[in-house]
Amino acid sequence: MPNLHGADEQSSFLFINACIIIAVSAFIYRKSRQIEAELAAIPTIGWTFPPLSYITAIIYTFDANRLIHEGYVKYPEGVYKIAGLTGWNIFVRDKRLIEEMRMHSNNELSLGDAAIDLVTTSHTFSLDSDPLHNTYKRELVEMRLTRTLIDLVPLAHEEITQYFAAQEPLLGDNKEWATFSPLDMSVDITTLVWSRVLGGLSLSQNQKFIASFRSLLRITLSMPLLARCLPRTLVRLIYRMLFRLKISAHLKSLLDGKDVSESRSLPEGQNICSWMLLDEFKPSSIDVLEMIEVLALSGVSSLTSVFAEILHHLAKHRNYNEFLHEEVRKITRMDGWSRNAIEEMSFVDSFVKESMRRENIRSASMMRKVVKPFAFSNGLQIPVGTIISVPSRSVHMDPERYSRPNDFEGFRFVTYEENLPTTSIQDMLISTNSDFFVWGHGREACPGRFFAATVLKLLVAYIVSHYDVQLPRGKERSRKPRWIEGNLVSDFRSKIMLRKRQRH
Ligand code: HEM
Repeated sequence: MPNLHGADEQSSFLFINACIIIAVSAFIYRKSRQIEAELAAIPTIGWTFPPLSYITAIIYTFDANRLIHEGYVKYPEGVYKIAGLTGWNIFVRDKRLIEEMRMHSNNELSLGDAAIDLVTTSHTFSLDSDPLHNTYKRELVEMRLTRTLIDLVPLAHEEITQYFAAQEPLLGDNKEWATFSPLDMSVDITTLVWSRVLGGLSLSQNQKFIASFRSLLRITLSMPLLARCLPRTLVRLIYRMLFRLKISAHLKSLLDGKDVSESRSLPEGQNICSWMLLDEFKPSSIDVLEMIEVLALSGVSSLTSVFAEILHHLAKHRNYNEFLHEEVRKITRMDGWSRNAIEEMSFVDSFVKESMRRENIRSASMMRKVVKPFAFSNGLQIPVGTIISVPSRSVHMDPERYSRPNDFEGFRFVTYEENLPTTSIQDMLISTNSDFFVWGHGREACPGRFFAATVLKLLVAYIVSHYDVQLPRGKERSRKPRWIEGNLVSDFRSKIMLRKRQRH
């Protein structure tokens, strides 16, 4: 006899599930219509209403630059929106409105909350938006790391020297060119420099840690792709597990405080782990680990992809190398490889800044989630939960802000005073303003930019002093970067060539 009782149970189970699905869909539909109604005053690029807006969202995933730029050109005076897979992306291009965004506090427009939503933007990817952690993280990077740069530059120089010493079999004393992946080179060098800054010599010489961190950095750089294939929460979870598995074991002796007290009085003691462990704030080992994890994600991955892009520019625009070499030679002869020397290098500063302007690693900057009701002074209301940002890539390519923006002009930011090259404060690599957004802008602007800019300049200065760089023959035009949701996907296949510097 058929089990009627079981069939009844099954159909009521199906009925309840169907009701839940209908209720959730109705809620999502009502909510999205409500948000659309609230955003109706903002013009749209692509389709506005579902299901067609999902087509725009899919196009946006792979071709965000084009859509964002279309809005930038079409709505020169204001704000526009584009549908994304997880909600509306609102772009603000008007300088006055950007200033208003800049002036608002983190309690109203939050970078931390935007970062949690946008896990693909690895540079701002935070694992929590706890204000205490955020303040501490900023203090650690902006104040302590920046203040110690004077000690860190020689240590970073040592790590870079050791990296290239290990490449001697390839870059021996001959005229042969050796081929490298700029991204692999960048991953290897930033891993070494960052490990030294993070935990001192013992960490940068710990081969197991170096191998683990390197592989983690590669995963982080593939994050935009991963986050597109898997749900974001899952990506975050996988990443956290991998981090704990790969990294924490190697940091054990540091976190136990053994290496810290021994080296406290040496310049070697100037490292991030020591600062945290000896801090009055007394963070637990888990706190320290979390902070290291966030910094690796929020800064080191950006540093790595930017350096790979700069290497590509050094190879592509090799006519600059001789000028750069000359500047570095003159300055280091006087000041050695010191922080002062790095600061004096105006041509190097400008070259790095132009590379970052020309080859943005992402389309938008100053991403902020509206966490309290927010209105611009022109009356435009932005609902809570919406993410707003600045279309930075388009700003950097705007002919009204930069003459011949498509051209790479390595010394664009250098001016001359009494025939000597210099850079105005506003044009310096570390400056943020409403024409230059690679570091974000305002109170939340990247706190690691002083460190990052110094390391990038040091790397360029080192390379032009020791090596000639060029693109492999026939590859000058073939590079086609891939983008996911406005984030550059790092390309491990791209190549450059180096050889020991020949006398020119
Ligand atoms: C070339 C390399 C880098 C680039 C292009 C970059 C860019 C950025 C940008 C655009 C932001 C958001 C700012 C805003 O929206 O106003 C940011 C935030 C941040 N950056 Fe960087 N950054 C770099 C390197 C670093 C480094 C090396 C560190 C650490 C040592 C670092 C630490 C941070 C932190 C802690 C935040 C705040 C993140 C948060 O609150 O969640 N950055 N960075």
